[in-house]
Amino acid sequence: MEAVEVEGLHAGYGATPVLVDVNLTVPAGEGVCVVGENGVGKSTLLRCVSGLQEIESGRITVFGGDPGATPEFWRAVVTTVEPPTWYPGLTAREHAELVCRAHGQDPAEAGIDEALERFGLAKHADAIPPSLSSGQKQRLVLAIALLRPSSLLILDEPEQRLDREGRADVAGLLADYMAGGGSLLMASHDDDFAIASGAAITTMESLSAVAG
Ligand SMILES: Nc1ncnc2c1ncn2[C@@H]1O[C@H](COP(=O)(O)OP(=O)(O)OP(=O)(O)O)[C@@H](O)[C@H]1O
Repeated sequence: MEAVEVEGLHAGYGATPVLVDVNLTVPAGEGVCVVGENGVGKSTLLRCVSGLQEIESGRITVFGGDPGATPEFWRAVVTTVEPPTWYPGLTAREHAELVCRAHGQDPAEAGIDEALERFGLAKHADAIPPSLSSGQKQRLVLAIALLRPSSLLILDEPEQRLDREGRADVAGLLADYMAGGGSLLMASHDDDFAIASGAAITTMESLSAVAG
């Protein structure tokens, strides 16, 4: 079964079409990185595949089912398309614990401290996320995304705000995720990052009969 199949997708905002006859396949256990200039519709496509935006016509399936509407979907899929929401007064570690608990993991055994260490956040584990820098917040989002069990990551510009070392680390972790059977759909402006992750690069234009 494919992780993601998009056929003849049309979507936009009001009367403005953004996605026009878009077709895309992400095979299970593989990664696709969509590239293209600002405003070409990458985030819109990721929002549609995440079930966060209504489509006008066409068909999207994620592991054979409709995106977004079921607990099964949200158990299988992690998406960072929406900006993160932080719970007031909960520390970085407590956010990780909360996500682990929600997904049936014992926080004591989920490797939270190792994950925070891997993302350079060990010293910030007891800070509340709003007090972190923008790059540290992005590291926390990705650390938590990779900590909980999932089958598909939908990541919008995961390299954003990361320093060079952080980009290399995250690309390596995404490669590991796919080596372990996970699937990846992401948008990026960094071809080197995408190549390092092992995702296949495709332009937005190539997915569509008419883009923009
Ligand atoms: N909430 C919205 N309401 C109206 N128009 C929107 C909305 N979000 C995006 N758009 C428009 O849809 C088009 C595609 O935007 P989208 O964010 O999908 O592009 P993108 O390829 O992800 O861009 P970037 O590389 O800048 O992240 C743009 O022209 C944008 O102005």
